[in-house]
Formats: sequence, C-alpha cells, structure tokens
Amino acid sequence: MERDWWQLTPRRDLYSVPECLAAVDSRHISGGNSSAERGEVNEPFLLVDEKHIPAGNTSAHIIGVNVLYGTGLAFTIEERQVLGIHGLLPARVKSQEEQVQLCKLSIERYEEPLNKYIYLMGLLDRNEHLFYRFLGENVAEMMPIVYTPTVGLACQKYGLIYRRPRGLFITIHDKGHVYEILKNWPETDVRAIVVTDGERILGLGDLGACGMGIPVGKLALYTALAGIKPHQCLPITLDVGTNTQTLLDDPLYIGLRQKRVRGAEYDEFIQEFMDAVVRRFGQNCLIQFEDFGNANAFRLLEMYRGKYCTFNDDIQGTAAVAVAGLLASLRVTCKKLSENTIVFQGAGEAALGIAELCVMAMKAEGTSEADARARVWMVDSKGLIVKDRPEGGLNKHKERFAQARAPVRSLAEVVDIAKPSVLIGAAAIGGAFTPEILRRMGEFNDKPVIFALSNPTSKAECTAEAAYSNTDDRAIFASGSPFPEYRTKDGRVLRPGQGNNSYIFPGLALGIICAGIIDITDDFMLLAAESLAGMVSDSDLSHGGLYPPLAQIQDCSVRIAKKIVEHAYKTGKASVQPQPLDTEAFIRAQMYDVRYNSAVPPVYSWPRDGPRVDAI
Ligand SMILES: O=C([O-])CC(=O)C(=O)O
Ligand SMILES: [Mg+2]
Repeated sequence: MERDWWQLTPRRDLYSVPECLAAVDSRHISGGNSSAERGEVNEPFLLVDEKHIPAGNTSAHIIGVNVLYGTGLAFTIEERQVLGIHGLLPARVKSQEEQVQLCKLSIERYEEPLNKYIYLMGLLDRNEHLFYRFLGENVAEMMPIVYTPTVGLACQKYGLIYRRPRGLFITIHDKGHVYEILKNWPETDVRAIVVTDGERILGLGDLGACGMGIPVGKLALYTALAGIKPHQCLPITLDVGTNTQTLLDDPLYIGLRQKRVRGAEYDEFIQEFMDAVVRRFGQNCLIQFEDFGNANAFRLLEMYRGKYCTFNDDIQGTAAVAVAGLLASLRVTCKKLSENTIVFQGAGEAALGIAELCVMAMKAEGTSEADARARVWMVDSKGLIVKDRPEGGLNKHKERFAQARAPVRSLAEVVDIAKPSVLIGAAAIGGAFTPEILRRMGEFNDKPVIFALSNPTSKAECTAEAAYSNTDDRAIFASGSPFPEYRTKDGRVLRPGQGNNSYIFPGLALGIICAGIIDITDDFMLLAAESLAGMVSDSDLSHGGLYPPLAQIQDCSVRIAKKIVEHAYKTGKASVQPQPLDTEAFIRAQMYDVRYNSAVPPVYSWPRDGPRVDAI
C-alpha cells in the first residue's frame, strides 16, 4: 500500500528541506531496513548532482536527488517554496505536456539509437514520471530504443555507457548473504523481479553482467505497458561470471572477471536467491526468469514452477505471443491450427516453448497429443530431430518432438520434405531463412506463415522484405524485432507484426500480481495467447499484422490481465481475497499514474504570510 506522505511525516518538520524532500517520496522513509531508515536520507544531499553524492550512499539518495531534479520546471511555485528550492529553478513553470514535447525534441536530435537509449535512461534517472509518460505516449517509436533491438546493443556496450547503478548485482561471491543484499535495496514493496544470469542475452550470447540491460528494459515495459508501479519492480543480475573471453579481457567490463560457475555451487546460489526473495518480499513476489542459457532455463523452470511465483519469459512468454500470432493467422488461412505442419528452426527455449504450447492449442481443438506432435518438426544444429539420432544425446524436451524418420541434415531439406505451412525461426541464426527456403514456402502454400522470431534484428532469420518479396507478397509474416512497413508490388502497405513477448509478459505479470497467483501454469499462457489473438482486428490482418498495433499494447496488457485474474479466481489460484466485483476497476486502481503527484499536499495553502497547516 502506498501511503500519502503527509501521513508519514510530522508536520512540524515539513520546512526542513531534507525532510521535505524525503517526504515527497514517502516510499523512501517508509521501509524497514532501507538506507533511508538508517537515517542517511536526512543528509543534505538534495542540491547536489551525482558527483557530490557522498561516497557510500545508496540508490535511496540517488532517487532522492531525482525527486528534486525529477519534475524539474514542473514544480509549482508553492512546491518550490515548501521544498526550499525556490530560485534554484528558472522562473518558468511547465506543464508535464510541455515537458513531453521537450523530450520529443531532445531525442530527435540524436541520430544513433544507442545515444537515444542513453538519453532515455538519463531521463529515467532524472524524472521517472516523465519517462513513463513519454514512453507510454510514444510506444511504437520508443520501444525499439528502450527495448529490442537497441537494448541488445546497449548490453554489448554496457561497460561503456554505464552511468548510474540501476537494479541489484548479486555475485556468486555473495553466496550466503543474498538476503542481506536484497535488504540493501531501498524499496520494500517489491512485487516483481526480472532476473538474468546473462548467459544468453537475446540472440547475442553470454554477456555476463552486461545483461543487466535486459531486466531493466523488461521492467521499464512492466510500467510503461502494464502500469506496474516502478518502485514495485526490481531488476536483478546474478553475476556468476562469463565465458565470453572478449568481456573478460575488456577493461570496461563491469562484472566478475571469472569463468561461469556451474554445477552444485550455481544451483545452491539460485536456490538461496529464490528463498531470499520470498523471505524479503513475500511468496507472492513474481520472479520472471529472462535470458538464462538453455539448460538452466528449462531446469530452473521445472524446479521452481508451482512452488515459487515464477515463469520463464523466453520459454513461456515467447510461446504465448507466437501462438497468439498463429491463432490470428488462422483467420487468414482459414484453417485449424491442427491442420498446419509447423517446422521450427531451433530447438531451444523459445522453439520448444512454442512447440509445446502449439500442442496444447491443437489438443484444445480436439486433436490427439500424438497427432499434434507429429505436426511439429524441429531442426537443431544437427538437423531434423529424429528418434534414434545417430549422435544420440537428445534431451527429454527435444525427445518429445522426435520424428520417426531418417536423419535430415539441413533446414532446406526438411522444408522440402515436410512442406510446412508454418515456418518458425528461433535459433538466433541471422538469415537462416534463405531466399530459396522462402521461395519454397511460397510454392507449397497460398499463404505461407513465416515467423522470424530471433532477436535482435541482426539475428532475425529473414527480414520482412525478404519474406514478402520471395513469396510474391503472399507471406503472413511476424518477427521478434521490429521491421518497417513494406509496399507490395500492387501498392498495398503491409505492416509486419512484432511477435515479441512484450505483448504478453506485462499484462500477464499485472494479472499475476493483482490476483496473487503463485502457480503459473500453462493454461494461463494459452489464455493470454487466445485473448491477444482475439484483439487482432480484421483491419490489422488486412495489413499483414498478426498483432494489434503497438499503440494499443497498453490496452492489450489490461485486457490480458483481466482474463488472467478472472481465470485465477475461477480455478482457485488467486490468493488475493475476496474476489473483486469489478475485475477491470480492481486492476486499474492498482496501476501507476504517470502524472505528477503534487509535492505539496492539498491540506496546505500558500497565503502571503507563508505556509500554514489547515485544520483537517
Ligand atoms: O527481449 C526480447 O525482445 C524478447 C526476448 O525475450 C528474447 O529475445 O530473449
Ligand atoms: Mg528474453
């Protein structure tokens, strides 16, 4: 529960500047064990820039400073006087709308996406409300900067662009003390954590601690797309080392300079982390796993699902968004899902997650499990996944999709044999869908469905243009990273959809948090997929889109959350009781408001003779 600051602050102290500043953001004086509670927040830090923050101070200070710099010229004259900052700002008082305009002008001055990213992260540091308002009002333009694909580049350059700490870095050397580190986080009401160990950042591989850009970016979307309050979100990197030699050799690298720890020590560390989160933030605190290596991603999901409030976005979130796209495509191809033959390039987290959810969706259509699995062909680095593979070594996840056929080596051959109606790429091999493969898809199908899901753009299996131009503009295309509009030979404009889990995880998380769901089973994923598919309009489809436009993604999140919450109550999975009468109002009441709260509470007026407290 957020409390109003004047309920926490003794009024007689209000005119002490640091007190006022601390009070403006009551979260920082409300929590147990936070640095604020230890009294540090009362130091006169407010008129300093980051250079002057006394050594050893923590993010509570940094956030505190930002409260001042935060709303900037939007501080009213009353607020400036009560806060003791009158004169420190120029005379002009701006509305938030005017500030949004300035953000637009400022970011347009940068040409390089990475510079735009640095600008936006600076804005987030200075003024959280403005950042989220700007992002929320410009989703289609700004998402590719704070999120995929630019966030991938940001991770690759993290050491270079690192300005300020954001999130928690917990290293393997902190083993035994993970709980104490969580206690150093100044917020106490944390409801959602996105955690990575940096082993498989997008399709870019092992970026170690530089992977922190991903939890930060994902949680920025939690707030921007689903209104989950920023202080309830905590990005975490578990730094267990990196096996990327260039990072180990890089003087700018910010993480532990050692090879990855694996085995029992790693497992104990993760277990300690999970338990520490529950102890610190409660068992309803959502833990979203992101960009772990394949083996750990599957293993950890199996170990923790049902016992902790957790899901794996790369396995389950990506599955839901891809299945949503497939379900929407059926309205164009006029088929049932179970009438398709689906070939996957890749058999990792995303591909296997999608494949399993496809089987679930086909079963929901009345198909038997065996028939559903027979319709799914998977190709990994050794070729088609077949039973009795000569090299052996199929893990149990792949085994479930092994075809009873002779080995086939290349994707092109598999496509020739299977004649799929759907081709899905999720192996981070850029350009794997060659023009030849795409042309074959066009020969086999009137409307071939082609998903190039790997991220960032450089890892996409093909571009939108390649998919369209090699199939006489007949392809139904979606990609993980955004692609520009395409003009067909007969002059139609196609807007390829972004089959990215960002359509799913924010709304899913909002629903999980609102209803207090711990056991996040796959029926929630299928439900999210179905409800997203149901939001695709005929007009979207006629322009080649399999998803609603990004401009509507916030609305999609709330609608997904509503379905999730309703389903949770129906299936007895909701721990928040009693069930709300109006689900949507219940959800919306918990969402973040991007507008500024007044720093001066309404009980104050500002007469000529100075501030005074009105009787309540
Ligand atoms: O971050 C994204 O854009 C989607 C995703 O989870 C991944 O590629 O790992
Ligand atoms: Mg991911």
